[in-house]
Amino acid sequence: MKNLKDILYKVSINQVFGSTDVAINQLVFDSRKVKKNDVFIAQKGVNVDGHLYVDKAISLGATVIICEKISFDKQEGITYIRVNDSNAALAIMAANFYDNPSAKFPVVGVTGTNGKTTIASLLYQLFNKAGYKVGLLSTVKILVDETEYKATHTTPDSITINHYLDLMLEEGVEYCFMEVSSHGIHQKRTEGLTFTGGIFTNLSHDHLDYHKTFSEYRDVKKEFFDNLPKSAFALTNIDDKNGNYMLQNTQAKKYSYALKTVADFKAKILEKQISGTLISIDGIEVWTKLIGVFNIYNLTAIIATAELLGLEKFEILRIVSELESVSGRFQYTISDDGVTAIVDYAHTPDALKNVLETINDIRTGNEQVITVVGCGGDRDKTKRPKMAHIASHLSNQAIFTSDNPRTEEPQSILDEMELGVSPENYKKTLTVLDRRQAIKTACKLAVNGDIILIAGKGHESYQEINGVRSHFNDLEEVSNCFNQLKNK
Ligand SMILES: CC(=O)N[C@H]1[C@@H](OP(=O)(O)OP(=O)(O)OC[C@H]2O[C@@H](n3ccc(=O)[nH]c3=O)[C@H](O)[C@@H]2O)O[C@H](CO)[C@@H](O)[C@@H]1O[C@H](C)C(=O)N[C@@H](C)C(=O)N[C@H](CCC(=O)O)C(=O)O
Ligand SMILES: Nc1ncnc2c1ncn2[C@@H]1O[C@H](COP(=O)(O)OP(=O)(O)OP(=O)(O)O)[C@@H](O)[C@H]1O
Ligand SMILES: N[C@H](CCC[C@H](N)C(=O)O)C(=O)O
Ligand SMILES: [Mg+2]
Repeated sequence: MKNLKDILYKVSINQVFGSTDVAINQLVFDSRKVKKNDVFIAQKGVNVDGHLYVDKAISLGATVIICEKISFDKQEGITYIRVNDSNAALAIMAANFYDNPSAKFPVVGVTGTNGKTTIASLLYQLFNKAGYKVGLLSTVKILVDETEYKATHTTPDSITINHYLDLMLEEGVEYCFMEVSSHGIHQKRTEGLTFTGGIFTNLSHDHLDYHKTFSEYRDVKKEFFDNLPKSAFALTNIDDKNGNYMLQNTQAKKYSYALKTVADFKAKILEKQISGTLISIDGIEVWTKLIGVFNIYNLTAIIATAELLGLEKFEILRIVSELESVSGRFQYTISDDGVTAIVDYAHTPDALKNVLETINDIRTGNEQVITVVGCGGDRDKTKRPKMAHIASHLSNQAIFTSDNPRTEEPQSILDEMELGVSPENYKKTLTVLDRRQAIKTACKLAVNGDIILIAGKGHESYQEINGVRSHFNDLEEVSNCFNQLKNK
């Protein structure tokens, strides 16, 4: 059992009532999960205020309460600690609770609007192929060496992060790559971690429901770099408008990567095909199975990171040519009738534009591009018309459909999307509320040579309607349609 006073190290404390010399069981921020001798951390949430559940937590056995305000009657025998910021306190206590695992092996964080999962997962693959035991914390899954765990967030809460980092150390993992989301930074989920390096991918429109303005969203991302230690490296995409800005106040050692601008790590695209891309990096030609300019940015970041972490250049480039695309990121299948279906997680205007431009770049010209796309409910509404405009403008046919409506009325999301379609593109659009039917419609419309893009859900294996998740996977659906059409 841990002692409370040991895990309070470095926590910014305002007031203490009761003893800090007490044995504690677990740290818990959800009153419903409290057990005997737990520490309950009351967080001001987005929906409710955790401070309302302090008495409930005590009734279930909590003996220590960490809170920002004491707006309730104090109970005998309970230790109350008032802090400035419960989220930050939780993050530091969680790191202390697990004996600061992030300080014991290299942990690299990837942040930016798009490309985090791709970069973190490919770094996992690369270091794995180089013979190391690796850990991954990503949107798609959590990996502790080869053992897989379910991911619920892009960046989990700080207790979960430290729990997995600790498990990684136990299993002899030598490097960990993790995604750092803007929600994660804002809610201080990554505070208290010692990063060996940070990577910035790019910044574009997303999550303006949560962060309200673009500058607030940008500055939250920047905080990650502001907090990196001197010993870390900070690697940025210097071709991105905000690439320099991100590193303005970091103490970490700065490095840049680019395809256009002069940079520490620079790549050039020599040839693009549907099966892959030929690139040149430091005068060495490398073939990669990855497709799209955006993926070459991702790859350049990966090569740079591997070098900064000390891997040998030729070894890195040899492995790069073996890397496989990440689940739900430009994954494709070709039907017996010669129709190509691409499943991609593009769920932001920028990502959708990139994917469609990539498709338009590699197509030969005569085929149709049919895009099936929707926008998530309870998420940034301002991206809806933009994504509809991009899909209709850059495809021959756009089919608007549902993508996790969550608690919203599915049709109203589609109505908001349609507002973005320009009059000249109206005739290229269709609305099919049910995603399964929308994919079927695309398959029926497509003929030999055509390309179907199914965007927004990538690897996801569910559709969430009215809070209920039912099994749904785009790649599975389109493969089924291809088979059904074949058997007709
Ligand atoms: C908007 C958001 O980020 N919400 C996160 C937040 O929840 P919340 O603020 O809504 O919590 P709340 O329901 O208001 O509750 C406040 C506090 O009271 C506690 N509580 C609540 C009820 C109760 O009975 N007892 C109790 O103690 C809760 O445990 C919590 O500590 O804190 C929770 C605990 O850490 C998170 O699970 C939750 O993520 C939700 C599920 C979520 O959907 N988050 C998404 C938006 C997210 O974080 N996404 C990013 C990726 C984005 C990207 O694509 O870049 C991610 O990193 O995954
Ligand atoms: N470097 C990039 N620049 C722009 N778009 C990208 C880039 N990398 C990937 N994409 C596009 O964005 C989609 C999401 O990619 P990925 O899952 O790697 O991003 P992410 O940052 O992890 O997203 P999330 O915020 O959901 O965790 C991909 O399917 C692809 O369409
Ligand atoms: N991490 C992102 C994923 C969005 C994926 C899309 N399919 C949706 O459900 O909106 C989010 O939670 O906003
Ligand atoms: Mg991700």
